Amino acid sequence: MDAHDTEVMPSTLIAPEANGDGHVASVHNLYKSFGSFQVMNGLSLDFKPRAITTILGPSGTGKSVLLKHMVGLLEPDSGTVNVFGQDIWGIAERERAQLRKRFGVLFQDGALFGSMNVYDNVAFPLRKHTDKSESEIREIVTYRLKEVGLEAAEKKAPNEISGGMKKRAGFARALVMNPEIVLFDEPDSGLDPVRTSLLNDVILKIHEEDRGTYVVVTHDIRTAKKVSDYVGLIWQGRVVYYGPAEEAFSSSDPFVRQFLAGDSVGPLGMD
Ligand SMILES: Nc1ncnc2c1ncn2[C@@H]1O[C@H](COP(=O)(O)OP(=O)(O)OP(=O)(O)O)[C@@H](O)[C@H]1O
Repeated sequence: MDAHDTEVMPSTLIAPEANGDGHVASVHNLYKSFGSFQVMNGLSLDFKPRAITTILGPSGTGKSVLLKHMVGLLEPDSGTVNVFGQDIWGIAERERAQLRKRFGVLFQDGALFGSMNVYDNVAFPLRKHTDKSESEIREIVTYRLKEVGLEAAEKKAPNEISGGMKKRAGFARALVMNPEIVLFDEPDSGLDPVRTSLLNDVILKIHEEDRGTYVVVTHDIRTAKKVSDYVGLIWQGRVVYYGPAEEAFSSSDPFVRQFLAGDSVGPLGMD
């Protein structure tokens, strides 16, 4: 068990070790291709500690691929990924695995195990990665389920709960290891506007308590407007705009204006 595992509640969140430049996570000049298809094309971005950064961009532009690089699931062809002051591809896989435990990831569909009920899904990382007792695990899981409003659903199977509940269960599971960085891959996909808004409220409330570094990939402008401290716009594997949210939403930058307006005319093409 590492030091991180010994700390549980948000009030005891460990201060993230920043990179030398004060950022807890940054990617620099990232290039990645799959076969002849160049997905990352010199992408650089610094993520502000304890802030919510939203990554916007057209479909297929490399947003999920960026998240996978950050958590060390994809290795760049060139460029660097720094988290917690370490170049994650300059260390051994064993050390990378340790770093991964300091991330929480909410996948698009919640990625719940169909054979386990909600409680066991949320308890899974604690049982796998820590030597906590079942009573300690119950305390943490109950706390997190309550936080996302699912305490009454703990015995339900994933196929017995709604899409919004699955996302919230996935969020609770992403939080149980008390992560310093939480990555959200389209938390709002497949949700109606009201459920999207409710999920965003939960994200904001928990961020307010935990003060983790959150990175949210979304297509939904309302989500971006509601939760972002900073906004990055990605196109063709590069950052074409980055700035504080209040500036982004009033920006005259042609990429941002086109994306926010959903306009077919502008610098963002179909490719
Ligand atoms: N493991 C892989 N092998 C081959 N191609 C891949 C792989 N992962 C991603 N790609 C391709 O890289 C491109 C970018 O994918 P990515 O999932 O990052 O897009 P995205 O911006 O998240 O899109 P969306 O908003 O539609 O989810 C896509 O064309 C995708 O097909």
